[in-house]
Amino acid sequence: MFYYVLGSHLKARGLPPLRPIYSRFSKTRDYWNCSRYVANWTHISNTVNPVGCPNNSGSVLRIWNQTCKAIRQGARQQSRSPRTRPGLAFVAGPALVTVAVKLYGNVAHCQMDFNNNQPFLLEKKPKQEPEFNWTEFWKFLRPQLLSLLAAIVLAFGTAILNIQIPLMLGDLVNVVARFTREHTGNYLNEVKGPAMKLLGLYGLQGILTCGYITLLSRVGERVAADLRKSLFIALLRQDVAFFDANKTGQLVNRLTTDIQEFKSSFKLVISQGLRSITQTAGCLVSIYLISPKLTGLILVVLPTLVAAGALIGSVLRRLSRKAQEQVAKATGVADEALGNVRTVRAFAMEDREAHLYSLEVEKSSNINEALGVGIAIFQGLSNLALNCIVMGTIFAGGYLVAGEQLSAGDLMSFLVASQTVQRSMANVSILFGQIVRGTSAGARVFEYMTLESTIPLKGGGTIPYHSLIGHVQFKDISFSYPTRPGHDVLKNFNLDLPPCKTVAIVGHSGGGKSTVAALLERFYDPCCGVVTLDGHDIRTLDPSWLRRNVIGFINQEPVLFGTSIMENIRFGNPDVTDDKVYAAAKQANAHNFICSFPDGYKTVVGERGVTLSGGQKQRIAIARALIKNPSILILDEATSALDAESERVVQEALDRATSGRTVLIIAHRLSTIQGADVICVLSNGMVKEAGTHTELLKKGGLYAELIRRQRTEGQQ
Ligand SMILES: Nc1ncnc2c1ncn2[C@@H]1O[C@H](COP(=O)(O)OP(=O)(O)OP(=O)(O)O)[C@@H](O)[C@H]1O
Repeated sequence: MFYYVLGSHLKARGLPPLRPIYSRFSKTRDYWNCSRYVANWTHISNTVNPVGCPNNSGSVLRIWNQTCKAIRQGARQQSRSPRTRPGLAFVAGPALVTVAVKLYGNVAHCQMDFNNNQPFLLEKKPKQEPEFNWTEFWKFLRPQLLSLLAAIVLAFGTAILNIQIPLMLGDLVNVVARFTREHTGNYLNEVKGPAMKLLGLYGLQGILTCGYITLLSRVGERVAADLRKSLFIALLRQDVAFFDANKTGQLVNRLTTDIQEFKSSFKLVISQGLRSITQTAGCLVSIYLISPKLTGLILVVLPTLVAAGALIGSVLRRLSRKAQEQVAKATGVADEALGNVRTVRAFAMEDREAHLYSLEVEKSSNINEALGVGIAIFQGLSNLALNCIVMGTIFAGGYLVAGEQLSAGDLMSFLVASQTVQRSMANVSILFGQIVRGTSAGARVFEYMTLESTIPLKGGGTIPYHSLIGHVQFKDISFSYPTRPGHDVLKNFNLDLPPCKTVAIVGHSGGGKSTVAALLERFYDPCCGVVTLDGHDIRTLDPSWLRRNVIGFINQEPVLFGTSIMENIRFGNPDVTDDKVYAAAKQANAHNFICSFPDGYKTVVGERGVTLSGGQKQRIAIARALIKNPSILILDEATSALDAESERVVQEALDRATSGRTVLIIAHRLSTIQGADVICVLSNGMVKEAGTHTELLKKGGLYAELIRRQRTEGQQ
């Protein structure tokens, strides 16, 4: 097939047909090039990635062009000595490696920029890449050290065998050659000994290959799974300010693509690096001593091998797709948790989310391990098959080389040894690029793992339930967001939330109302001043306890998780019974509409609750907040996104939910807060007015102005 395709290509380019060139090479004993191309093509089939590695297409094109170029040269320079060519390979090899490293380095650099979403061609000063953290890497590698060492020993053994095999082949061919020269004795009996030795060597090589790839795959998968879990936990631990500054997609990318890239590079560097360097050094020594002949027969068997490879490859590709789907599933869980980090934080559910993610990662790790075993078997078998081809060539070639002056054994040894050198050198060049890509991906992974949050998730005091009153005070608070340091949102802000009273904050949009709620939730700490709960600075209290047990938070656009209604309500308190869930749903005016669904509480709400109406989502969010029986309830514009009917139903639920609790209402629509015990008007980051609705109206200040404006807007 190769012969046919190459012939057509030469014809199309107006070059002489292949057969005369080949025969001229043969006549002049200058078919080193031809055998080299055959070896290259054999190498491609040998290194075909069963799951479709893009590098292979590059290799095919490269070797195709090399083949055509060299055949053209061969046609012009038939008289060149075959023994000068390996010398050229010595000179060209390192140069090619250098070029390859540069090219791969550039490719990796472009990819890094792309991952950072930076316009890398226009960017004058690209963002500094983080350094690779070897200490952190060692922490993950240490538990897998035994498997890794075993893999290294097996890979080393494979490399040693690869150096031995050409020499053993030479011995075998010498027996063949002697028989063809002398025609004495029984041919089969004589070749049996060395052939069996060689077969044993091939078998051992196959087993070692299978062994080290399986072990490396296990090490890679386990390190990658541990990295994913740790990075995810590290990300969930970060301050809310960290998520203000980083895009969720980029964070998820570190969990998926970067770890994948790092894992692949790690496996490749260990397996191929060790093997290639050992083989190159060993085979380079012997390659000068021998010369090649008789390789055309390989082409007869090659199509069958390619067909078998394609068959196994398709099975492995299916497995690979499954593995990718599972990785995407795990990414989906991570994406949702990180995208909804405020909700997770408000309910102190970091541990549960980490657990859910761990389960998905475990599944993906198992599929990938199975894929690794499949690839290992594939590579072991293909190695065995290719080596058998070489053996077959020697048997047939024995008859053909009889009578020639050149030792047939040396010829065969050179063929295999040169093939090994080429393969190893090609691998080394690929390897350098892989190291660049792998370490930069690893550096991005470790960067966030070592990042400490300023507000810890857990730790600090708690107030016993029976003595918790729910008295909140904001004292002389000044605050600006970490992402906008110069912009003061609150200045000398003071506010008192008496126990079991409802305090409403009103004011212009962007005045800092939601910021007050964020400070109470301890999403951020104030720059100056202090927030107290029953006289305790909340910075001394356990943030997890505060969010999980004390504060219930309902905002304008409640975010639900893509599971059942039951699980969504239980997010507020995973330990409660079903009856408590029903009671909370009834209190939130949600029970009736939930029961009207065919699946009732088992109804899956879709991603972020997309299958529910705004009012329904809001009532489930109220039930979710109520189920933890919070002492303090924050309602951040909880009804502002609803129509009149939904607002009435939700308001009814809220009125019920707020009784007996300290309530902070952040409101746009002033009609909803007229019954509040205290209304504060926030302007320029300070409380400008405070009092009841009637008192503030009488005063005729900012509040009266807001009411007047809203009435006018309502009439228009
Ligand atoms: N995460 C953030 N990072 C930086 N700045 C922020 C952040 N959140 C809000 N801001 C800014 O802080 C200021 C106050 O925002 P806040 O959301 O507290 O206002 P608000 O009174 O609740 O507004 P609205 O009534 O429109 O919801 C605004 O200028 C806003 O742009």
